[in-house]
Amino acid sequence: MSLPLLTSAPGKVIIFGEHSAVFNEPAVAASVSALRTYLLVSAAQNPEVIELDFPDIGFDKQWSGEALAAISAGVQPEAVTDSRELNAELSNALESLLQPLSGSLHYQAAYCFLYMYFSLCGTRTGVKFTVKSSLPIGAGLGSSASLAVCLALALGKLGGHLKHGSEALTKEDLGFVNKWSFIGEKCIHGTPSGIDNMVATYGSAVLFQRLPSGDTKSEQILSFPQIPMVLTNTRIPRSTKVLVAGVKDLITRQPEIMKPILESMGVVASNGAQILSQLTDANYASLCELIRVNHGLLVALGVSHPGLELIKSVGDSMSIGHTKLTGAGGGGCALTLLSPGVTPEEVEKFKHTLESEHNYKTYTTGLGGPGCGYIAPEVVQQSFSAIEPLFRKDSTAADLNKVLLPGSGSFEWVH
Ligand SMILES: Nc1ncnc2c1ncn2[C@@H]1O[C@H](COP(=O)(O)OP(=O)(O)OP(=O)(O)O)[C@@H](O)[C@H]1O
Ligand SMILES: C[C@@](O)(CCO)CC(=O)[O-]
Ligand SMILES: [Mg+2]
Repeated sequence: MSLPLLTSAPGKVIIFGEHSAVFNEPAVAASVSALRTYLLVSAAQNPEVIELDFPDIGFDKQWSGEALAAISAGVQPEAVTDSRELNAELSNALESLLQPLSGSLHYQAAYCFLYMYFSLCGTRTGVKFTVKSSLPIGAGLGSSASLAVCLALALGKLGGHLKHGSEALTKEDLGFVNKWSFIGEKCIHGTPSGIDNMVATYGSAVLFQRLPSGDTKSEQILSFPQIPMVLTNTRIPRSTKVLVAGVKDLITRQPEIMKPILESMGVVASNGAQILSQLTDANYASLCELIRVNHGLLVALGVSHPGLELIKSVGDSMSIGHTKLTGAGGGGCALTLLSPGVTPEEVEKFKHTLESEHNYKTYTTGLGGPGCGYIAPEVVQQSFSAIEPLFRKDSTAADLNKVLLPGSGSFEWVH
């Protein structure tokens, strides 16, 4: 596969069922059309290394061909072809490269990259991977899954597992990306349900369920409505891995209490999906009620945060709508479903209060829209001098979207 390559995938909003999704309950999520991750794969200046340049998290790292070869010498090639569970042999072998990064955001990103790189491309050198995202990182909007999906698509092409040309992605291609991005998510947070990478792969909106067998069941919600909402980022950092582990621990300590809560969350998600597929003025109040109940159940799981409760409290006291944390919680983002009849001025006042008094950031983005995609290699080649500066540290989300956003940017994306 010749370079350069450019891939992209969206973030997501979980409407119902975060955390309970990990325990095989149904959940509903939609992609966020204007918040995406972009991956540029280009020739490295030094042909003897692979290089990661992840300016969003201040991470720039090179590994030599010898370091890669030493890892692969200890791992059986067939060990990495099982793409449902992480292979302990490969994970252990990678530890020598990852250990210096332990305890930082860099560790998770590097683990995800290296695991997928060894599995799909072996020890090839001379390649540089640069990632920029218009999503907030580690804030509940699926930044990790969108990164894993960008990598799965690019590495699938680079390693010769997916076609090299500029044909539309087939059902099989998307299945490959979904499967390998799930593995990438495993590196980042241990026991993902798979909902985030599924939405980042396929886009649109889904009713998703992980089954006890490890398979997943999903149904696209084709007529997903543009529900009026405000998305707010508290900017409080948190880690999905830590939060998911905390919930597991709570369930182990209090199974009789927590299991019914998870089941209840599953019913909220199934009923919510039904309402969303036929949303009317008449059933909108029920949707709002389910949002409120889902948040309450997440509070019981211990994954809210005073900073998230503040959004709910401001929204409730202004009678703006119904607020629920979204994603793993513990900080990060909440969504507020607006009440009928709320005026644009009232919404502005709500956003202004959160931004100016609490230094939060609010987002406006449509829901649904395309999943992963790539720009035809010859187009990336021709426009490389215009594209490459967008991947530098100082380029903003607005710069990225202006040029690269599928549908409205300067390039045609293949999906
Ligand atoms: N643009 C990026 N550049 C580099 N690393 C990234 C990027 N986006 C995500 N990551 C990796 O993903 C990690 C964040 O993943 P995490 O699952 O904790 O949060 P999230 O995916 O944003 O939220 P949630 O899982 O709740 O939706 C970061 O620590 C980093 O390792
Ligand atoms: C917390 C969680 O349910 C959603 C994170 O966006 C984890 C997962 O489903 O993988
Ligand atoms: Mg994540």
